[in-house]
Amino acid sequence: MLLTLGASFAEIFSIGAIFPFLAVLTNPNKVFEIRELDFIWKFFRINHSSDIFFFVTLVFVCASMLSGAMRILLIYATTRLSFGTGADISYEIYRRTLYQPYSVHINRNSAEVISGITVKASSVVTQIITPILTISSSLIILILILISLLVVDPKLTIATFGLFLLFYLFVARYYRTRLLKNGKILASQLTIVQKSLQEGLGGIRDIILNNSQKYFLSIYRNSDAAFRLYSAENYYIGASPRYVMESFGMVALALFAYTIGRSSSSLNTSLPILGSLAIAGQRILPLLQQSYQGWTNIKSGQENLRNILDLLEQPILNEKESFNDKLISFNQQIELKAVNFQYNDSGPWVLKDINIVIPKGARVGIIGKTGNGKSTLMDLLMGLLPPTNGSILIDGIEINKLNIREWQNSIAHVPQNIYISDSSIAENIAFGIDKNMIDVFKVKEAAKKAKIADDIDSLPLGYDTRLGERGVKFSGGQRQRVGIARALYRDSSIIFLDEATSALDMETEKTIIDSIKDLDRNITIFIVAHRLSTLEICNHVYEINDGRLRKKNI
Ligand SMILES: Nc1ncnc2c1ncn2[C@@H]1O[C@H](COP(=O)(O)OP(=O)(O)OP(=O)(O)O)[C@@H](O)[C@H]1O
Repeated sequence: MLLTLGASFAEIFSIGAIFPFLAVLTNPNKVFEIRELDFIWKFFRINHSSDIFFFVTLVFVCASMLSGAMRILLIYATTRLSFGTGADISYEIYRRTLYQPYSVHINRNSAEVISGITVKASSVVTQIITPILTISSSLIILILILISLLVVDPKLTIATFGLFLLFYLFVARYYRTRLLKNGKILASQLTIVQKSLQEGLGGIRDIILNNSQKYFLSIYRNSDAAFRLYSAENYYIGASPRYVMESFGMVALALFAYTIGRSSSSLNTSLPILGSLAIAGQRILPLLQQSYQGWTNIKSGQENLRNILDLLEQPILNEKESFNDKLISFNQQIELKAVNFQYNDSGPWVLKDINIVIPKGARVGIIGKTGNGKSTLMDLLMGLLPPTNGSILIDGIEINKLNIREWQNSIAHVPQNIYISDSSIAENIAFGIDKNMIDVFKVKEAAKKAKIADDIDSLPLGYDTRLGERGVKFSGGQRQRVGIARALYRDSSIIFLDEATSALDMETEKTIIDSIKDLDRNITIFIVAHRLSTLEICNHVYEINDGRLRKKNI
């Protein structure tokens, strides 16, 4: 704000300096006749008209340079502020997104959030925050210039400025609805562009095999071309009035000069006014244009802003609250009491009336046909999904929003498709831990128990080998064993293996299962498998059939 005011005054000063500058240029001696200015000439010891000329030129040069410097400073400060805010916005969206419960993630497309975090958050900066700052500084400068011009020539100022303003107001009213409509299309197309890229690159193997590049390219082209077309139209609406106004301004100036030329007043008295007006016009027009273009940006970015606000309003549990004191301690048993689950109100019941008690240290096997609810049951036990009705109790205490963090801290999960990041093997085993904080000894121990240590040792870079995006440089079975090593590294007291060994050959599966069997008897293990042989080490085996759980004797 202070900078804006400073820049505004510097601007006025530089415009104000034109008037004496042109007056001295046309009639230097006349300046000495102005009694009020005597003290200046005395202070600087100026006696001759040639000295005055030099003095006024110097003042003019200084004023112009000061004005330029202030504006550079202003633009530096406003861009730093707006882009800094953009960084805060995208971080906050990402933070809130990561803290959303699993049920929120499975019910929406990640493209929505990714486009929000990346492009839309930046658009809010360029389309909303920067324009608001620009409009406010432009308006302050504009008002101050207008005040100083009103002193020079009120009638002419009101007439020309009034015309300029009316023109912009008319254009703004005309384009308002179009800008809003285009803005809505832009926001939705952006999500589709992101989605089509994710889907295309995510399914690249099938795309190559099916030769379906053209299909994915056409989805991309349709949404991307629409996005760019509407962006271009909104940019055109914002930028084009400037050229109409510039032509108008020149015509007005020519008419004014023509009128002066025809009238009896001398050019010497009119030239300073003409010069001041020309320069002021040259400053006023860009300011009006900047304000108008800022307004068009705000209008077309309104839908983006709405999307961003929705993402920023995602509720998150107070982190302090979620890390509450020890509310759950697992020493005896896990109990599922009359648990039922459906993914959504209108969907089928995936789990029906589940009642089981699992003692600590048990090896629990779950089998069942595909699609019968095994993974869903695991997600409920891990607290990723809440039961639709019924409850899950740990030593008699129900899992709820406040104690869930504590429960999940003691869990390790090895899914069917293990997620591998494009970092070193050591980082993948000690997943989510800063590189410098990794306990290398523990990593190697975990790798040994997961029967992957020999494979890693045979690599030239050993534990520093990078695994490529989604672990492409490792086989499915090797990735799975990295996943098991990851679970063991965490020292978890409950391990969930969700078809974790299904990608392995029988022999490797057997060695891994044997090593799992040898794990500490305090560790509780859940194993979901298709093959009964995998569940040999289990002392509790359940079969899930059409959402119902039945104890099975093996
Ligand atoms: N996010 C979801 N939204 C709606 N329905 C779902 C969702 N995830 C799974 N389902 C449905 O819930 C049922 C159980 O799925 P689940 O993945 O638990 O089965 P599963 O026994 O683990 O299968 P598989 O052996 O093939 O992994 C299926 O009918 C499936 O279509």
